[in-house]
Amino acid sequence: MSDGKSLQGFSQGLSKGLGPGGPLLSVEGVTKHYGARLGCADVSFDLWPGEVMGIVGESGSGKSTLLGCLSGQLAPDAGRVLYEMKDGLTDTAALGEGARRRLMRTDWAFVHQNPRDGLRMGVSAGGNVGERLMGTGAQHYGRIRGAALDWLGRVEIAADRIDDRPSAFSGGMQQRLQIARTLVTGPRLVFMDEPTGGLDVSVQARLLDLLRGLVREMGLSVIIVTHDLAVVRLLADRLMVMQGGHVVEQGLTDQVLDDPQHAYTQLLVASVLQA
Ligand SMILES: Nc1ncnc2c1ncn2[C@@H]1O[C@H](COP(=O)(O)OP(=O)(O)OP(=O)(O)O)[C@@H](O)[C@H]1O
Repeated sequence: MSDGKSLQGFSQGLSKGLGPGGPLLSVEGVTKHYGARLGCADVSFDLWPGEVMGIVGESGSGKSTLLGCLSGQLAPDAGRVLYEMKDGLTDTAALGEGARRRLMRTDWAFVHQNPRDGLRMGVSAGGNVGERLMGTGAQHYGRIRGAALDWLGRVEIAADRIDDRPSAFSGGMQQRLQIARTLVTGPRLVFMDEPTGGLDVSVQARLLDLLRGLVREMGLSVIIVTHDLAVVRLLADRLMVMQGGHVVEQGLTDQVLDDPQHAYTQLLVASVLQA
């Protein structure tokens, strides 16, 4: 069965039919265990087009598990992740393999904490960006190279580095290249896992600035996991705070950070203020 057919039959059966104007992603009761250990429990929220949702919490609170479940890399034990497709909100778990791969190549993107997980280290910088475009059907060499050059410029990598391999780049440059590779296809939804983690503070600040500009300019919807409250303060419209696999507080970022209600959030905010 072709991707198109499997998608069509699938969404006829499963879509909620909310159509345009509704959420881009709807998460319902997502729960994941590793044997007896809880990863995340009963997480529900809607993500709206153009919205940036931050997920914060200390190490082991379940952020990566939740991000894995949302992005289709982990199968939840319970709950559903619905994504707005042609025929309405569609259960991503029921997508055929081909349709899921196509979604990951076009509409969705993932920025990994370690750029090596998102780049092909043996391929040139231009090749890394062009390759993702080719995955969406682009074939014209001149146009692909032009788009790669354009994107290198947008992430502040000099044009004369286009034929260099990422292994010759600094950590910050590698992360910017990963972002170029991720965004060149114009995704609607971007998952980010600690995108500024492991970088020097000054490099982080520059990267955050760049990310903020691109997110706003492209009107991206983003789900970003971080343990760094400064990152969500700058990027996220809304915030979810996780502890022990549970969402203990959620709301508008400024509201949550300026007037935290849950004792754990109060502790998180206080620990940053003391640092
Ligand atoms: N592959 C796995 N096998 C067993 N337990 C796991 C596995 N991955 C995560 N866990 C457990 O699930 C819980 C949530 O972990 P998770 O990695 O999602 O937290 P996190 O908030 O992303 O942490 P970090 O910030 O350190 O990445 C933890 O108790 C962790 O030990």
